[in-house]
Amino acid sequence: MGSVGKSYSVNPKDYKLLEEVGHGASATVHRAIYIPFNQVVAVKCLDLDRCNSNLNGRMFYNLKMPKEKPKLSSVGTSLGQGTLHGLNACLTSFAIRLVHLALSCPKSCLVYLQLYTAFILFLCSTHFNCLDSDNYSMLSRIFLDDIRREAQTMSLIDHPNVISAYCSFVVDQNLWVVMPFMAEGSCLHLMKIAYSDGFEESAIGSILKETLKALEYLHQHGHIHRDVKAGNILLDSNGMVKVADFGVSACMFDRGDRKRSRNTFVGTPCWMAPEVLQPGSGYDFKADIWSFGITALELAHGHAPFSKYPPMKVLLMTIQNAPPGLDSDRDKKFSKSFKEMVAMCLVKDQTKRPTAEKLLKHSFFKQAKPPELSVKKLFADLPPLWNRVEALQRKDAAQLALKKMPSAEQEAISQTFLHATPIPAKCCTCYVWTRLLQVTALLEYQRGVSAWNFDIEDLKVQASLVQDDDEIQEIREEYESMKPVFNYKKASNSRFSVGKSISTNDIICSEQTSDEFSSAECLSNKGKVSESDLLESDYQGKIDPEKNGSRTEPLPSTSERDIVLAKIKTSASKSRQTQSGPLMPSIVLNHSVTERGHIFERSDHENQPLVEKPHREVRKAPSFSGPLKLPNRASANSLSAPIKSSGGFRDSLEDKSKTNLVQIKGRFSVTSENVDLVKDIPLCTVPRLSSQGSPLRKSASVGDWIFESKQMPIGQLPKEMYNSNLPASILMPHLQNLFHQTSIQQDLIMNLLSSLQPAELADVSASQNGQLLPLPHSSENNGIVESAVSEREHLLLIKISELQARMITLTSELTSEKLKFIQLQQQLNAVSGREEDGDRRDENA
Ligand SMILES: Nc1ncnc2c1ncn2[C@@H]1O[C@H](COP(=O)(O)OP(=O)(O)OP(=O)(O)O)[C@@H](O)[C@H]1O
Repeated sequence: MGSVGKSYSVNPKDYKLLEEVGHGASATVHRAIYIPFNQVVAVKCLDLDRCNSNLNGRMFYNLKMPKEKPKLSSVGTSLGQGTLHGLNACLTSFAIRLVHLALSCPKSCLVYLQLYTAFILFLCSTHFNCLDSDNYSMLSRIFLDDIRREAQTMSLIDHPNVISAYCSFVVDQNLWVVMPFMAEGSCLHLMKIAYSDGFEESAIGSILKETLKALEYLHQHGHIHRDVKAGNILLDSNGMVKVADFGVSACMFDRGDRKRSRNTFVGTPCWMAPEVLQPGSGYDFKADIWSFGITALELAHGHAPFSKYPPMKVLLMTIQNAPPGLDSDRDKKFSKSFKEMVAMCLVKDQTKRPTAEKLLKHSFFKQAKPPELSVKKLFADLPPLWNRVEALQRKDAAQLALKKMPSAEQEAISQTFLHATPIPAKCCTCYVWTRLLQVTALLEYQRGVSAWNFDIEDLKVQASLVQDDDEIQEIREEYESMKPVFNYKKASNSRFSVGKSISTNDIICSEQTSDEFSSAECLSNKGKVSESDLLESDYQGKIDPEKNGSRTEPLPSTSERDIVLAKIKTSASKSRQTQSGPLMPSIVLNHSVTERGHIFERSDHENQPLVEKPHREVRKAPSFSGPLKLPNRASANSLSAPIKSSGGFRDSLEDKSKTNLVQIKGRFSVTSENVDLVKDIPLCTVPRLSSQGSPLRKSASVGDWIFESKQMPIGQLPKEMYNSNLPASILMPHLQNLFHQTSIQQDLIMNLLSSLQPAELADVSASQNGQLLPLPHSSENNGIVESAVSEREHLLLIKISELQARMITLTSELTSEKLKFIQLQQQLNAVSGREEDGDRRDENA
């Protein structure tokens, strides 16, 4: 390991960690000084504990979910989270030791891993009898496989366009990978900061050529990168290009067979080749060529094709649609040879795609300039990388705070999940589904909640929109087409069935995505300044209740809705024509264009220094590596989400069909309470609550209910509540209140679930959100009626399953709140006991 002639120490004390310069799904990257050489390096810190515990507990748990009847162990132990966490702890320490060993002798890594796997299998077979062969093979892959692969690959690499590791070692629970510092960060970063519409062709040509050289090298050495994208192409201050992130790379020599094809489902949705998405077909190096083509489009437009769609849809579109490409009309500024090169990469038949070696001979690359000429100028006027990162973090923090999300989900979203996070190498179909559900749920969250729309009126208009037939049809088609693609098994009665996963989260097709988000909000080319403060003030202007008038403004008239609906249709149809082109502004963005204008205008006038105190607390929230926890609040924003309004909960169940209970219509799930809440919360209080671990931080699934309580509106929380070292006497009443509310909510959900019959649900849904298909009334159409009814039933079952899933989450949260409550009560008792003792002593004295 190490660069030529130098050897790097594995003593963490020899490294001085400086600013954070990036973070991904599994790691945080810091600029650092290697003290013995006084050299700037990058240190990637992977939290093994976090990765592993995320994988273990959740994967086991999730893996068992699709099974109709999980078998229990012979000793009667269910595969509960508690048991698993115990197991996790044991496995984690064992794993860390193994990684340690493996790193000191990378070539023997495989042997250690096999040992480790054997240990896990032994452990599982002794403790549980509920693992079938699928899960066994899954288990053998889960543990630290990604990390091992990444460290191993990086340490063996030696090519100027591929980032290599100087060394890596374990520090506490972290794996530190020391590597060259790439002073300009990733291409994605750069686009987010200053080139939201993409780079010019000469820069693209140089970047792509260097990237292709890296791929050629990797492929020749038997590796598929599997996650080629702008976020993984790093730039140095002299324009040097290096491909990074081998977290999901695969070795084609695994079994000594060079020709072996892969079947694992790996990548980041927008960049994944069709053959990777289709089980059984097998794929090889050519999958990277597809991703490379997508990356070319990403660099050209500032975002990947299909990036405005939810992941499920992206996967489907990749499989079903014609490949994206550069359009001869729309992309006039690009040369014919560039368009041709992209078209060669984006051929669905992998056998017809060129190899990296052949592609390098294409005229587009022959005429590419050296990167020091074309790439270097891209960042000539930009501030240092860490200041840019800080600015982006502040922007993320402000956006996320506005949308009042739990911190873990904020973190996930701030990473622009769809565009930044690969799906790890797991092969089990149920895993894929679970993962897709999670990915989709997160995106749903992004689209529904963190969308760039602060206009209350817009939200209300959207909330009142009834989904049109086209969309319903689209959803149905999507739903139907997923079945064959992923070998879908109809299991409508199983609570966590695959089918439910789909429609639970993918049912909304929002026009608004993170890409729009980032492109709309990223710093202007001219200004290159931090925007978060402007954003804040802009937002505050909008959320001021006085400025916004009454809290419960009436919804727009039907004619207004029609106009908006028409706009949506136009926008949607346009966007369908421009799959790889610049994002079409959604209806929301159309509405908000004035506001955006203000922001950009102001950013020109009010250039602010980038060096400000970083909002580290936001990014310090745990991120998701490996499978994600099912984001509860995400589902709260899906069409089928139950219940958002505290008013609705407080009302009798008979009122459940009224709009104050659920108002989830059109593309967003918005209630009038939701809107009011936004007005009520002073912006400055939100990040403090969500990021500093306040005892009253929103729970994942209870979310807004806590704050909606009239007894304790957030704006009126006592100041001390923000302090994490609260005395129990202050905390207790609030905690009791929280506990009380949670119990009530749980009871209400239970009641609601038991009292709702499918027929009632159908009526409610039909009258409220228009999600279900209208039934034909003609007696001649009995067949159609029947099939429509069964579809309605199916959709309703899906909704019910989601309610049940949320109830489970609520229950577990309630349990943990109860535990906390009990602990605090004990503390309080102890304190008051001590006080009494003291009093008695005083009296005696
Ligand atoms: N050597 C480096 N020099 C400078 N910045 C870097 C370096 N390595 C990584 N980064 C920055 O850190 C970010 C995250 O790094 P990386 O992609 O390796 O993490 P990850 O957790 O594996 O990400 P992903 O979510 O794509 O899996 C990169 O997008 C890049 O901006």
